[in-house]
Parts: sequence; structure tokens; C-alpha cells
Amino acid sequence: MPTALQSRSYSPNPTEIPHLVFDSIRKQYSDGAIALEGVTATINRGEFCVILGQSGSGKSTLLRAINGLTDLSSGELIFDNKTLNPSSLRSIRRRVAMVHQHFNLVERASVATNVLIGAVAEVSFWRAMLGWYPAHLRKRACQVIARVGLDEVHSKRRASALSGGQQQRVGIARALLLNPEIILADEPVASLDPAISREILSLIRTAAQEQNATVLCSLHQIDLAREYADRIIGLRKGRIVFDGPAANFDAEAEAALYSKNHPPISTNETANPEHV
Ligand SMILES: Nc1ncnc2c1ncn2[C@@H]1O[C@H](COP(=O)(O)OP(=O)(O)OP(=O)(O)O)[C@@H](O)[C@H]1O
Repeated sequence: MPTALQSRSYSPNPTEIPHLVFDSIRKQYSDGAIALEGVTATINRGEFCVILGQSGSGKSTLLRAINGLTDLSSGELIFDNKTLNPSSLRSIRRRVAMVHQHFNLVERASVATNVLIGAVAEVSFWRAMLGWYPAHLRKRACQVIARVGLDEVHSKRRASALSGGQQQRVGIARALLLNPEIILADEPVASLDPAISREILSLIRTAAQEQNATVLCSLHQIDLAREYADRIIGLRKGRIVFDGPAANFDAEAEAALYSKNHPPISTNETANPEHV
């Protein structure tokens, strides 16, 4: 009889070319904390993938590994058929963008300047410091500011003058600036009310669909995950305990992720054996 974990294994469409592959990823921090263990998954282009799990289950570490903010202890991360390593990372950095929980805006700077900071992978540090951005980037900044639903009048306002929801729109505009192929969103709605949270997740989803970008988004809200995700990856203590379509994330899967009494996961068990 298959175990609960095995019955939940998820095989994405094998005819599609994988966009992102996690191959037996392990991350142990220098203080000994193991954040990720044996994480294996294949993400197809254009998927909206939500990462769920308790606090400390490894969600942020997984996202940060993709843009090189966290190095791996072992395993491989393959993006568009290329293994990520320090030299390939530089060339792919402009293709990956991040949306942050606390927006990460320069509060005293204008909305437009904050959005242009998203060009950091393309513009030299000094040009960015002096605000010397080429015309095509300024034009693109105006386009993405409009795309996220901010009126032109907001462009010159200080970021600190905006509401939380508006600030996250600026964070999304900054992420969209260079047309990223992958959007990493680390708890993007954690500090927003439910109605604004839905607006923000809808915006990320439709903007990503428009440019066929893949989204990996960590969330704590199970209802929002069910509503917005194509696919849910559930982490518990750094291991994948659920990987499948959002529609399959049922009460049993929820218990596997969050219940205190759920049996511990054997370290010899492969969480998603059929998932290459
Ligand atoms: N810089 C670090 N140094 C040492 N340990 C860390 C570091 N960052 C994270 N950890 C540990 O790694 C584990 C996973 O942390 P991570 O932040 O990835 O989890 P998370 O699921 O994103 O949590 P949260 O939902 O609270 O943001 C935790 O045990 C955490 O304490």
C-alpha cells in the first residue's frame, strides 16, 4: 500500500521542458541548522507554485537558493538546463526577480527610483547611485508602474507616503522591470489585509502569465494558496511532504504539514518518488 506521501507524489507534464529543477537539495547553515533536506522537484515554465509550511520549514531558504542569496550544502539547482554555480549565477540573475514580505523599498526615494533599482543587474552601481538610467529603462519603469495599477501621479511620491498595498505594487513593478523569467515572492502578502492580499496575488499571477514567467511564492495562508496556486509544494522540517495540484491539497495534506501529532517523516523516505 502506498504511504500517504507516495500517494501524493506529483508528476508534471513530462512533455514540457523543465524550467527549474531542484535535485536532492540540502542546506545546512554554519550553526548546524538543517533548512533543506533531499528537496527534489521539477517546475515547469509558467507554473504558479506556492510553497507552504510552518515557520522554519525552509520556504525562504528554498527561494533564496534560486537567486544565489543562499548557497547549497549539496544537490543541484538547474535553471533552463544550466546548473547554477557562482559563474552561471551572474548571467541568470537578471532573469530572476524577487518580491519581498516587507517590500524592501528605499523609503525616502520616489516610486520611480525604487522601480529603477530593479535594473541593478543591468546598470553599473555608479550609474544607479547617480540616477543615470538609460531612456529605455525609464520608459519601461513607466510601463510597469502603470501595469501594477499605480497612477502616474504616484511616480514622484516618496515610497514612505504610500499604503502597504501600494508599496507592494511598487515592489512588484520593480520585480517586473527586466521581464524576469522567474518571480520569487517571499510571503508577499504577510503584512496586508485579506482584500489587498487577494489584489496583490491576482496581480502577481496575471502579470506573470502575461510574460510566461514562473512564480514561486511562499505563503502562510492556506486558503490563498488553494485559491491562487497551480501547484502546492509543502515543506516540513526542510523536506517535501506534499507536491501536487492545489486541488489535491486536502485536509490530510494540511495535517501532514501543520499537525503537531502527524507522524514524523522518515529520513529514508522519498517524499515525492515519482517526481523527477
Ligand atoms: N542565516 C541563517 N543562519 C542559520 N540558520 C538559519 C538562517 N536562516 C534560516 N535558518 C534556519 O533554517 C531553517 C529554515 O528557515 P527559513 O527561514 O528558510 O524557514 P521559513 O519556512 O521561511 O520560515 P518563516 O515562515 O518563519 O519565514 C530554520 O530552522 C531557521 O532557523
